[in-house]
Parts: sequence; C-alpha cells; structure tokens
Amino acid sequence: MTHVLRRLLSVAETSDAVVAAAPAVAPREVFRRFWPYTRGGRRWFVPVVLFSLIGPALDAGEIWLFKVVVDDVLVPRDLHPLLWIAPVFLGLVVASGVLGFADDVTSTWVGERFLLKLRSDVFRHVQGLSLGFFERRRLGDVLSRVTGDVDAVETFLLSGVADALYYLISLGVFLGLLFYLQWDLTLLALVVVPLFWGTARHFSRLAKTASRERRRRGGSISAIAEESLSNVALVQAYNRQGWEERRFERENIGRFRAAMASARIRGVYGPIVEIIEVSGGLAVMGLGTWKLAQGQLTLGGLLVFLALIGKLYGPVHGLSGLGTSFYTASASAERIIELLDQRPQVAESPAARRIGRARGDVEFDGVGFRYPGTSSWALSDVSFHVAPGETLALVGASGAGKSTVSKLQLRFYDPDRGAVRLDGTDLRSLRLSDVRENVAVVLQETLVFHGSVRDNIAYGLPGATEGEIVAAARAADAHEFVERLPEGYDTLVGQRGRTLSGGQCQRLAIARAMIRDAPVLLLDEPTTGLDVRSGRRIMDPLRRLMAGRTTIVISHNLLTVRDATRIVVLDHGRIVEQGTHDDLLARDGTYARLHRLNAMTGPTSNGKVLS
Ligand SMILES: Nc1ncnc2c1ncn2[C@@H]1O[C@H](COP(=O)(O)OP(=O)(O)OP(=O)(O)O)[C@@H](O)[C@H]1O
Repeated sequence: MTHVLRRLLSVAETSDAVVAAAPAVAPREVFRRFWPYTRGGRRWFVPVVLFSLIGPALDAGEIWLFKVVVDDVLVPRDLHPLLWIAPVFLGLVVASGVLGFADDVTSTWVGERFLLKLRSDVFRHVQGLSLGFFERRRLGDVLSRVTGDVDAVETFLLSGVADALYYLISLGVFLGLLFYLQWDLTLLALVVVPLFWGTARHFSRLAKTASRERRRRGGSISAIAEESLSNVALVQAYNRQGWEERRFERENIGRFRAAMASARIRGVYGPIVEIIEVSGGLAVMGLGTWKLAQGQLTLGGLLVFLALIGKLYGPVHGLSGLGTSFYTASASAERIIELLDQRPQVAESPAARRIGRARGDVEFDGVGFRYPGTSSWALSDVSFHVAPGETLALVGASGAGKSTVSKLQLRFYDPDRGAVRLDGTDLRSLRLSDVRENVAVVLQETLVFHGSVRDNIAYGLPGATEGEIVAAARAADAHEFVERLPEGYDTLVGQRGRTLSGGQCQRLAIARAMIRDAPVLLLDEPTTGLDVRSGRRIMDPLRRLMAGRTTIVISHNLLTVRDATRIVVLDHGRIVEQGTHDDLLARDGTYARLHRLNAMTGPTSNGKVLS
C-alpha cells in the first residue's frame, strides 16, 4: 500500500531537460525581493483587509438567521418572524454581492498593478544584460520566464497573502461563534485540525517539486519552439523536422509527466482531507444528536453548528492548501530571481563621463580578450589607432577575431587586458549610451525588424523627420526600390526582413546608419550574402556613408578593403601584418597571398576568399 502510494506521488525530476533548474530560494527571501514592487498600491491593502473582515461576518449573519428560521419559524410553525427575517436575509445577500464585487475589483487592481511593474522591470533588466548573457542562454526560456513565471510571483506575494488573511479572519469569526454556541462540541471538532496540517505540509513539499519540474520543462519547450521556428528554413532545408519534433516531444513528455504528478498529488490530497473533514463532522454530529436528545441543544442550534463546522473546515482546508499554491508559485519566483540576479558583464561606472558627439578617434591599446567561460584568447595584444575620418580594414580567416573587435568597440564586452579608447578616453569611463550613440553599425546579419520601412530607417534616429528619412534612403540607394513597394515607406517588412531581398535589407541598414550620423562606423561584412551585382550596388552608398567618418570595416571582400587608410591582418586573435594595401602587397606576406587568391577567384565569388 505504502509502496503504491509512494509511486503515485513520485515526481520524476530529471537532469535531461534542456533548461537547468533555478537555484532554490527561501520563501522569506522571495518576499524580501518582491515586496518593494507593492509600493504605490499598499494603501489599497486597507480595503482588501476590511473586505476580508466583513465577508465572514456577513456569512456568519446568514447562518445565524438560518438558526432563527429553524427555531422560531419551522419548529413552532409560525410565519410571523419571517416578515422581518426575509428582508434582513435579502439585505445580507445583497451586501455580500456588493462586497464580493468590490473585493474582486480592488484585489485584481492591486495584483495587476504589481504585475505591471514587475513585468516591465524584469523586461528592462533583461534588456540591460550584456550580449554575453544572450549568447549563453536560451531565448525561449527567457521569454517563458518574462511572460509566464512573472504571474506566479503575484500569487506568492499578494493573492496568496490576501487569501491567507481571509481564511484566518474567517477562522477567527467562525471559531468565536462556535465556542459561543457549544464550547465542548467545538473542541471535538478541532481534534482533526493537527491532522489537516500534517497532511498539508507533506503534500506542499511534493507539490513544490512537481511545479519546479513543470516550470523548467515549460521553459525548455519555449526554448526549443523558439529555436526551431525561428530557423524554420534551415530545419526544412535539411529535413530536420523529425529531429526537432522528437526534441520537442521529449520536453513535452517531461512536462506532461510533471503535470500528471501534480494532478496525482492534488488528487490524493483532496480525498484524504475530505476523510479527515467528514470524520470530524460525524463525531460532532454524534455528540450533537445526543445533546439534542438531552434537551441541551435546539434543532436550529445543532443545524447552525454543523453549518458553521462546514464553514470552519473551508478556511482550514484553504489555509493548508495555500501552502501547496505557495510552493507552486515559489518555483516560478525562483526562476525570476535567478534572472534578476544576473548582472550585466559590462557595467557603467558611477563616475562615467558624458562625451556628447566624439571626434571619432579610435584606439585599441594592447587589447587581450577571452569570451567568458572560454580558455583561449579571442584577441591578444591587439593595438591599432584610427584617426578621425580614417578607414581601418580588418581582414583575416574565419574565427580570427574580427567580429570580436567590433563587439569590444561597441562595449558589448570589456577587454581583459589593455584598453579600447574613444577620443583618448577608455570606454569603461564613458557613459554606455554615449559610447553607442557615437557608433553606427551595418552588420553581417542584417537587422531588419517587423515594421514599416520608415520605422526601420528611423530606428537609427528616434524622432527623425520625413525629410531626413527620405534623404537617408536616397543616400543609401534605397529610395527607388522603396518607392516601388506597394505602400512605399509604409510597406511592412516581415520579421528579419523576410519580404525583402538581401541587398534591399542591406540598403535599409545603410540608410539607418546614415540617419544616425555617428562619427564612428562599424561595417561587419556588409557585402556578405549578396551576389556580385548587389554587392557592387551597395559599394557606392557605403562609400557615401563612410565619407568623413572613422570606419572600421571587416570584410572578406578585398574591393572594400583596398581604399582603407590602413589594413590590419588578424590571425588567431593576433595582428600579423599592418599597413596600406600597397605596403602589404610589397611585403609579399599573408595579405599579398590573400590578394592573389582573391584576384584568381575573380568577380563571381564576390572576392570572398578569406574564409
Ligand atoms: N560568444 C562567444 N563565446 C565564445 N567564443 C566565441 C564567441 N564568439 C566568438 N567566439 C570565438 O572567438 C573567436 C573569434 O571569433 P570572431 O567572431 O571574432 O571571428 P571572426 O574573425 O569575426 O570570424 P568570421 O569571419 O567567421 O565572422 C573564434 O574562435 C570564436 O569561436
């Protein structure tokens, strides 16, 4: 029997979930962390408490009237008292209804206000985390925390506490009345309470384990759905649907098992509690009937007593069950706390300076950098200087560290050794927003988001005028094709620019960088993925964009590189050559070799020979 019960209540916590479980946090700590979010809504706690006080009193009044009906109307078969009982009873029911409405609206308002703040805060926090966090974490899981787990915190802190309060007050009121009516019967009824508590404690613990597993599996499901659906073209092209489905299925089954474990725990808990409840009720009924026979109790008195006992077990039941929902909610709270405890790897120093618009003097001074959690150096001892208006080209094989340079320039990461400077000041002593305001980027992976063409261009300069947007589009050679789109600048482009060609997306990205008008420009493989004609087509707008700006261009395309003031050749994170195109050709080293290869492959490959 015990063996069966144990199996029934077991929760399979497995280690194969895609997402790891968040560290456990004590309930007191959960309260401490989230209590500040109730600020601004705390004065509304007063009416909520008041409603909790009045509610049980009205309930008790209704029950008392029932006793009067039995003893003064039914037993003597006299209709007269009903003339005053009926309106009072109706009045009580109406008052209960109004109170229920007010209680519902107020507590929802308090709870939703709390959630409003917490959700925005969690989102703000996540947005402020460094790129490193997103490169390590599964986006789907983060999304499921921001959208799903946040709600559970409200249960933990507000609805849970409000319910607990309501139950406690109800207990007080009903117990008071019961003792007043029959103290000995009440004591008998209370004998079962410790049994209630013991059972509830045991089941709460089991429920928490099941909920933790369920939330974790939920996060894994979102992670897999996000990863596979956002790469649906890749999945379908490689016929990997089956594999993705199996991955999804595994997590789905994990969640199903956890949900079933929860259901079993609830299912066993319910009847056990009922058995305890009924035993108490029967014992009271036995003694009560004996007292009725002895004339120590009226029939109305006994009926009211039994009704009150029913009402008493409700809050006891609720209070003990609350432990279960508390623990369920705390499993979600742990996942939010883990998210909130993440610190951005690049933090702004309190003494960070404003610089306004920089001249655009960029310097890497003995920079060494390792990605967090890795042991090899992505960059070591990298030094170069780009004066305002100059162009520096970074070339090198794939994985040489070129994109890492641009990540450090944007201060997505801080170097482990040396310094990156803008206008002679270490980026670490500048305001983060200023550093990024002074840089415009055109990346390898074109960042076009779901919205109109106009919104996509204006993203570079919030509040840009129509004239500025069109001017930027013209300079980026985008105006013409935008005009031809069905709704011109109002045309919606799909997420990641799915409805535009690669070259068109890239020209929008150039327009966006153009409108930003920043002194420093980062071009990371701007012609990658484009065919020869499209690649050539964006060279003119790119040149216009680069004019007068300090530019760091990362490119496999030696056509882009040729005009650079200086070319830096990277290999395994180190600078192996540095100079102008002619210098490097004359030196007949790595660059010259790459150049020869580039010339050999000709225009068909768009000059991409370095990867
Ligand atoms: N987020 C990351 N975490 C750990 N290692 C990384 C990360 N990003 C890049 N690396 C490693 O750092 C090194 C340099 O990468 P980087 O992206 O800068 O190369 P790259 O020259 O831009 O390559 P490509 O031309 O292919 O874009 C590589 O060995 C790469 O594996």
